[in-house]
Amino acid sequence: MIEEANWKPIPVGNNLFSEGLIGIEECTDYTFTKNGDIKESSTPLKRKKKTSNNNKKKQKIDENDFTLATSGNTSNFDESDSVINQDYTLDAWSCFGLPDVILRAIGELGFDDPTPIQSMTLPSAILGRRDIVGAAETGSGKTLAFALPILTGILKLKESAGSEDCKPLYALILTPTRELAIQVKNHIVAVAKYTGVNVAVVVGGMAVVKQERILSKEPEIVIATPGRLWELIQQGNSHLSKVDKIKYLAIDETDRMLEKGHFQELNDLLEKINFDKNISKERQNFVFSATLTLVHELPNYLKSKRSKKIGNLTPEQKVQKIVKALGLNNPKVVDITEGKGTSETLTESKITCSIEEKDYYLFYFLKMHPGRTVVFCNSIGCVKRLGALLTLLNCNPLPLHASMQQRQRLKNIDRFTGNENSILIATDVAARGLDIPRIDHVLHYQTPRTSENYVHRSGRTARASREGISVVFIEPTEIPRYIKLCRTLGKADDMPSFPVRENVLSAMKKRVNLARDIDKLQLQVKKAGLESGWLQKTIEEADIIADDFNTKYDNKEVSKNKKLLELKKKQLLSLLNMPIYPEKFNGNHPLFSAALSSTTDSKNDSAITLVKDIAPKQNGKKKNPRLFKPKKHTIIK
Ligand SMILES: Nc1ncnc2c1ncn2[C@@H]1O[C@H](COP(=O)(O)OP(=O)(O)OP(=O)(O)O)[C@@H](O)[C@H]1O
Repeated sequence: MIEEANWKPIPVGNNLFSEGLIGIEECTDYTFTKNGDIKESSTPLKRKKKTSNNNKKKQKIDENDFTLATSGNTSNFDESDSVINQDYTLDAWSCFGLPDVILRAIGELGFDDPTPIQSMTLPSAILGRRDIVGAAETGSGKTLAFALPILTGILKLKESAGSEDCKPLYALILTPTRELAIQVKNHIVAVAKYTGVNVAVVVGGMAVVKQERILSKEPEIVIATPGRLWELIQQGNSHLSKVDKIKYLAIDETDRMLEKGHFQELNDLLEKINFDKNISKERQNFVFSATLTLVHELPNYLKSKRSKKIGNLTPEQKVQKIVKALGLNNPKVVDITEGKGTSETLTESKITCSIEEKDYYLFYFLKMHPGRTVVFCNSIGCVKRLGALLTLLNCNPLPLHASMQQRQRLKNIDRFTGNENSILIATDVAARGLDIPRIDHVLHYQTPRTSENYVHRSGRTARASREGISVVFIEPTEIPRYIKLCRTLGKADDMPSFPVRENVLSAMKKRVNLARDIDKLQLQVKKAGLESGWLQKTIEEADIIADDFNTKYDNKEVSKNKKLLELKKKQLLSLLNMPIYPEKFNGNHPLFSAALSSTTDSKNDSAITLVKDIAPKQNGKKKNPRLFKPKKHTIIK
């Protein structure tokens, strides 16, 4: 809620004054009550309407997610349904100039107050019509910070345009991943419910014909990934050919999109939409990310050269580079990340171990701390290996990576969202923007390659003021990367070590080792089967007699492996069916009696509180990450 504001007049053409306009002022500076607290009101507050069914409705993720979403029609909007009559307390939103049809949807979503990034950008964006560069922590509501001004602007434009035969493409929203594009669409559709504005998604992995059909309905807002969008533009899609006349452009996760060599199509696209300077000057632009202003320290060897040309890029310089690259016009820059980008409600921790031990610690964490968990890996190969291992260990992991079919990717996200004890094993394709409610844990099975990835991965939990925990697994070769990320994020102290019970861990080891053996044997048997099948086929096709075929491929070795495989599978199954009691367990320890039973009601109470309990003790012997020389992982005896 804005407490004080400075207003500056904006020059407008004389012809507007003749139409009765007194003047327009831009809100240039303002203070707001922290966390958007509402000030005492003289009128009693109305009962707050709880989150609507709409919000609770299970999101259907299938082909329909790609289809054109037509929100309700404004003309059907009955004034008797107005915001006031709906009993919502939306006082905190009232100063932004949002139309009633949008306020009504915000009320139904249960968003009583704007988030800080929304409070700080909406006045300049809606009332001042300024370009916005916004950096705020993960899960802080950046999507609505650009979606609301875009929707408000489109409603005004539609009002003045009247009915035209050919509907304009008003806004383009670009995201780095398909899942994020679909999610942004769902988010916008929810707030555009009563506006009559049409929203469509254009992403790879979907039939081009189908996308052309959607675009033939001329949606006012298109949300897209750059690759597929550019492909359709080049094919001459008539609705997308209007892209150089859009009135609004939002680039979500901008720092990622502008990374060198990441999206060549984005450069081509920007060239096209900035081609006519007069038109592009009229466009309002939105640039958002949690890591927009995150800068990296130079390595020591470069610093020591004392070259004037080489210096640390400041956050301001980084923003300037983005502003220049995108051709923004005197943007309002709002950065509330304090140089880190992670949420205040995030608890951070680490596990240091050898590379071989990572699987033990991972299985330990998943078993001891049930909850909705994302395990991030640095490669598709790692996701596949962990997927196979955890499947053998009955953890039912759901993989997510770029070489999966789009339909399967969405299905796995849907399953993950629908089960509060599910495990998603993902590459960084899931790191940015995904807003899955109530993710309890983020595990970095491999230390992320960049600090940005750490921030975004960790940001899948602890969203919208909820608590969450992120644990980085570090093996010796990953230590330099860990130190760099601590430095970049300005961490004065080393992260606390995640507390682990050694006797439980050794019980886990047996199961993991057995599962690893089975995985290896399965691969051998499968490989032998494939080779034998291939040879058999070749022999048959060539119509030749191969005497030693059977001796080579159906030999004792293969059948021995098959028998061993069956035996080990049985062993593992019986081990997994047994409760994991620590060695010398007397059954009295409260943690074990709760966490080791097959029920999951001790959920999450442990992971966050365990670290919070132990962090002050570890901080007593503060270790600066720069000097950090981790030994074996800290173990609780
Ligand atoms: N004013 C609000 N009040 C309550 N919840 C909100 C509000 N605005 C947005 N949200 C919810 O907060 C969650 C996070 O929002 P959003 O996905 O926009 O975050 P973000 O800042 O873009 O995160 P990221 O950087 O990870 O992409 C969403 O579930 C959204 O519905």
